[in-house]
Amino acid sequence: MIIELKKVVKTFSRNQASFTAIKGAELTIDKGEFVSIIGKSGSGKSTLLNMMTGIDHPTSGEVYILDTNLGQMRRSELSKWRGLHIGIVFQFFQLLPGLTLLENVMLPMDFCRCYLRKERREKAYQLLSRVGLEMQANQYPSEISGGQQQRAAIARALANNPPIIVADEPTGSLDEKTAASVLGLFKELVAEGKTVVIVTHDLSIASQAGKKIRVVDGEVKVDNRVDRSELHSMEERLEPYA
Ligand SMILES: Nc1ncnc2c1ncn2[C@@H]1O[C@H](COP(=O)(O)OP(=O)(O)OP(=O)(O)O)[C@@H](O)[C@H]1O
Repeated sequence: MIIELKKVVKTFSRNQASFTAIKGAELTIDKGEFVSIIGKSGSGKSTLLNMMTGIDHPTSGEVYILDTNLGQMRRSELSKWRGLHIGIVFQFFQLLPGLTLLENVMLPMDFCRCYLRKERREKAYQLLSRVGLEMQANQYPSEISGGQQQRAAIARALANNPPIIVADEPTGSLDEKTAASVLGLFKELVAEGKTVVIVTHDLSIASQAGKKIRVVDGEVKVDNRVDRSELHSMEERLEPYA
């Protein structure tokens, strides 16, 4: 098991009232699993992801990643630990506009200092070429398409070779064809043994995950009952992009 949540509760204060966004989540994810998280807007998906990455702490309960209890780490320790163990991909890529793609991919390596300085550039090139962007390495994010930016963001998430990749709506701002190619990249990573967790509104993407998690009003349920018929028609739709 690579990720474990035990009785995780997250409560926010709102206008002097409290609101429980995650209600006692119990969850285990194994190494090499491809996991999707679905749920309506406001159901608690991003909050759950933030608990799973240590970006935010639960109000109560425990989160273990690779046998490390995140609640026992100091914030400063945690951000370095996260940089080494979890690669994060966002809907709107969040590449730094003033840096080239190569420099963007080098950033997490610079932050964690896990490779020698001279190795970082070479590794960043390798990662960009892995996602098909070697020719764009010296371009700026504004000079390339959304799909290319997301590929660069995935290369950046892979910079420190983390065992876990977490993505919040990674295809939400991409067209269907580009989304399918980004999904293909995630599948390759799973085939290589990485654990990939994706929050998505897209049922066709969710249905392809080995473990499907549904969040309903803060209740977290493992839900592998995507109908076969539903799945079949989705596969048909995706076939042209396979
Ligand atoms: N920092 C916060 N303070 C107060 N309430 C919050 C905070 N963060 C999230 N919430 C509330 O918790 C609930 C869950 O939010 P969350 O962003 O996790 O939902 P979501 O399922 O990711 O939604 P979406 O699909 O729209 O991104 C929402 O009602 C939201 O308003």
